[in-house]
Amino acid sequence: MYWHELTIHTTEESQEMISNFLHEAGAGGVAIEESGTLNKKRDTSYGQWYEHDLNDIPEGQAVIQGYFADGTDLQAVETEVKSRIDELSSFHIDTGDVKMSWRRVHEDDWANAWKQYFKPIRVSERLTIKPTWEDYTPESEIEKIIELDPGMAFGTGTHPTTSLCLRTLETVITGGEEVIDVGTGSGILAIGAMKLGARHVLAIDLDPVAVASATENVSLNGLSDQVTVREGDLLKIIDTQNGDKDTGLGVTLPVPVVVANILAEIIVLFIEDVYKALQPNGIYIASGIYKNKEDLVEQELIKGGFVIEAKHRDEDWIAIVARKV
Ligand SMILES: C[S@@+](CC[C@H](N)C(=O)[O-])C[C@H]1O[C@@H](n2cnc3c(N)ncnc32)[C@H](O)[C@@H]1O
Repeated sequence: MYWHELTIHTTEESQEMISNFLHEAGAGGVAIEESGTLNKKRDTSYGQWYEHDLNDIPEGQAVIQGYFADGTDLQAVETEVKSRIDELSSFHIDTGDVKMSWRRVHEDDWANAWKQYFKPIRVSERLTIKPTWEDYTPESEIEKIIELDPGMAFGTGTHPTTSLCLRTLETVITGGEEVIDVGTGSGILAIGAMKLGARHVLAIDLDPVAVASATENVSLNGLSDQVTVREGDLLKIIDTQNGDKDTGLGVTLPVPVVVANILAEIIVLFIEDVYKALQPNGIYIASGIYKNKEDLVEQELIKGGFVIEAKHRDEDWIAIVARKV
């Protein structure tokens, strides 16, 4: 079987959004080639893999490939993706000098090819992400395994924002917390929070593909009773307006922890709702923040009634730990 590969050259900043557009345009798979800073040394201390040499891709740039089945209206896909990329500028997202090109490829070239690169990743001392098709034996008693088949949803842990967020969760979860994970993707953060000792996680995503993937991964980890996955836009599926109450979705408001690994432009849209959903002194982990949006998110969080407790970085991405006061 043949597929059509759409390659898009863009910026590191807009890679997540554009890969979402490809999914939404019907791609049967999306690959993001690693981007970063020229000559930067990468952390391989936990055996992380990197498919491409950073020096192949200019600083701040990314290459995204979407795969479309034979018979797809390629012109319609290209027009839709182009117009959505153009819209990003209204969010002040720099997409750079976008270049698009098509190539016809044999299925074997890509369908499972990426799996050979997705190996167990030791994110931290306590968390390891293990692809379901790989064998892996934990190296220590405290090491917890996140079983994952990301399929088409975002969140393999190879993206810096995901591993950064997992490491940040590790500094926040002490045991017994109820957590809301906004933009759950593959469900990786929800599963990570549970492995770290949370009591229950409500995992929300706008994208039905993500909801299906998260549901499957939650089940693979035997956590279907402890993680509730729901399709929804930000926090709109819960009523944050009134005080204490059972949401009927496994968590009771207000909760002690909310985590969101979404782009900065989206993070700032629902700070008020997160504030209402959190207990006094509750923690909001806001991640997915590219370095040039750090000040914006920080100021909006402070304006929204939070104090900044900590900031964690990985490559050019930042996770902010904010406490409700
Ligand atoms: C960068 S991915 C993060 C996935 C995963 N949590 C991780 O850390 O790897 C962002 C996710 O947010 C979801 N998303 C984007 N906008 C959203 C919204 N308004 N409401 C809920 N989810 C949203 C996307 O569908 C995507 O799955």
